[in-house]
Amino acid sequence: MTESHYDLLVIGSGPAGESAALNAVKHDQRVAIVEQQRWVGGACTHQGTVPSKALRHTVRQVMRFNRNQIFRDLGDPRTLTFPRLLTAADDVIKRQVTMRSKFYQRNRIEVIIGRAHFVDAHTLAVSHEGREHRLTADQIVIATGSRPYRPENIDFYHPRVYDSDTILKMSHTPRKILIYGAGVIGCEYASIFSGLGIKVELINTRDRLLEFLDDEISDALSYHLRNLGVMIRDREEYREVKASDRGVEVTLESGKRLRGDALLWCNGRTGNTDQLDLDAVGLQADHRGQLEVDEHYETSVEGIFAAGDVIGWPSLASAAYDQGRSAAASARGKENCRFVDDVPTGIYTLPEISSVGATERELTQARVPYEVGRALFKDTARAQISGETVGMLKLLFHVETLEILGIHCFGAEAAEIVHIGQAIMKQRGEGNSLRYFITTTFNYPTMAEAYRTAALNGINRL
Ligand SMILES: Cc1cc2nc3c(=O)[nH]c(=O)nc-3n(C[C@H](O)[C@H](O)[C@H](O)COP(=O)(O)OP(=O)(O)OC[C@H]3O[C@@H](n4cnc5c(N)ncnc54)[C@H](O)[C@@H]3O)c2cc1C
Ligand SMILES: NC(=O)c1ccc[n+]([C@@H]2O[C@H](COP(=O)([O-])OP(=O)(O)OC[C@H]3O[C@@H](n4cnc5c(N)ncnc54)[C@H](O)[C@@H]3O)[C@@H](O)[C@H]2O)c1
Repeated sequence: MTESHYDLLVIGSGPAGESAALNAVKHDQRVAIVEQQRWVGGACTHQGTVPSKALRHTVRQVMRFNRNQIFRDLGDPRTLTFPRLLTAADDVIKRQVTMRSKFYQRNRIEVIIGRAHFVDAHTLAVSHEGREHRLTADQIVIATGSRPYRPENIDFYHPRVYDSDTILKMSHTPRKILIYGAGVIGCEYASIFSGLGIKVELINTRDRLLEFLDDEISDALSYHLRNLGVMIRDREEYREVKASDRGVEVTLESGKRLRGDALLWCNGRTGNTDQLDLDAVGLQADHRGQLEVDEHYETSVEGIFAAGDVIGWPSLASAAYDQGRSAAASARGKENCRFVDDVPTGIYTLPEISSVGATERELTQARVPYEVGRALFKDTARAQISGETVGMLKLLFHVETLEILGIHCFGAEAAEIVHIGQAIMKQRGEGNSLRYFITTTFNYPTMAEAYRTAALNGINRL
């Protein structure tokens, strides 16, 4: 049995693992990353963020084509099959893998393919194709990510029952799809399928869609999904899922029976910790397979850190990159760590949604005196030119200090637009002020105009 020693070993090559490994190597540490899949990139590249965003982008292009009279004059409206759509994601995934593999190569980070489990707090056993070898390290970062949660009473091996991993292998185009779970994944896929012209029933276990959003934005999402033809069923729980050659039937606790050609299960994720032999180091995951860490991303075992989906909230690639970097930095000295707790929301539904800071509900509950400034995309020159007129930017600000407290946006490129305001919100003291948008000249026509309009709209209310 061979054995090699490293300063830092990282388990998992998703965003959290990649950034941990790169951070450590840039500080002259000897680093290896262990990945159980054949290719690096994690669920982020292969099953999560990247493929779903590539699918959505293509659907959006087809919708734009079909909407635009000039293109329509060139030919009939276009339709896409789901398998054809999937090829759009393949290209991006390949590029991502090539680029990420080069990061490791150039930085001399050893990529070890195999499944890692703990032997002790400084030793990992890695198994691959029936062989096992051991690696030792001063410190270890667990960045093993998450996978779809699968309740035991649903047959995920049935060819009509999918989760967000297996949907990427669906080889037919259903006429109607049932989506169970209206979290971020459910809402994003509801947009993709309805954009393709497929009938969608979206079963939501909660009172409204994406309850963590500002109410006005959540209402807008419900309205626009319904406008795309999505049937949203709020406050429903499943009792039974039956799949047969002819279709899938979901019986709800309310007694309703919903039928479709396929079911996409999108209700929750489980941390990938069950294969790690955590007992060997005295660690325990919670009932969702997640690990607890302190504000330095260290677990209860000294020298073992964790980052990304495996530690739970916010379970975003955006945060995972920063958490991984912070975990590796902490391993060299706690003072190097930045705890990631101010994460914007970027949701790639149709329309796109993005926000940062407090919602109206939160500010009201906290009795903060705030006012609202709004700008509708349809009133901006840029949106009129691009034809992307659905959307709104809403600024929440303190009535006395004019400090920006929350930014909520939906519509084309919302996830980009929100960053302009986020940069101002991050300024300290008087730097964070609504006045910035009134006293600064922006390019025209751009969506930054929406900030000026919203700021003036808000200030005029005072
Ligand atoms: C459909 C979908 C869409 C999403 N869209 C977005 C989005 O738009 N924006 C956003 O910010 N986030 C999005 N996310 C979330 C994002 O994908 C995750 O937050 C991110 O992938 C987490 O990164 P990670 O590094 O923690 O883990 P992962 O990307 O899950 O990578 C973990 C890696 O560890 C490996 N591994 C696990 N166990 C072992 C082991 N024992 N030995 C060796 N290797 C192991 C796995 O094979 C995997 O490659 C989406 C997720 C899904 C499912
Ligand atoms: N654009 C984006 O930012 C984006 C896109 C897609 C997914 N994501 C991330 O992916 C994650 C998963 O989203 P989702 O839509 O599947 O679900 P979700 O996180 O909204 O959860 C859905 C429901 O499942 C329950 N649940 C979650 N994990 C469970 C478990 N292991 N066991 C039992 N119940 C569980 C939750 O309590 C919740 O009621 C989110 O945390 C989200 O941040 C982000």
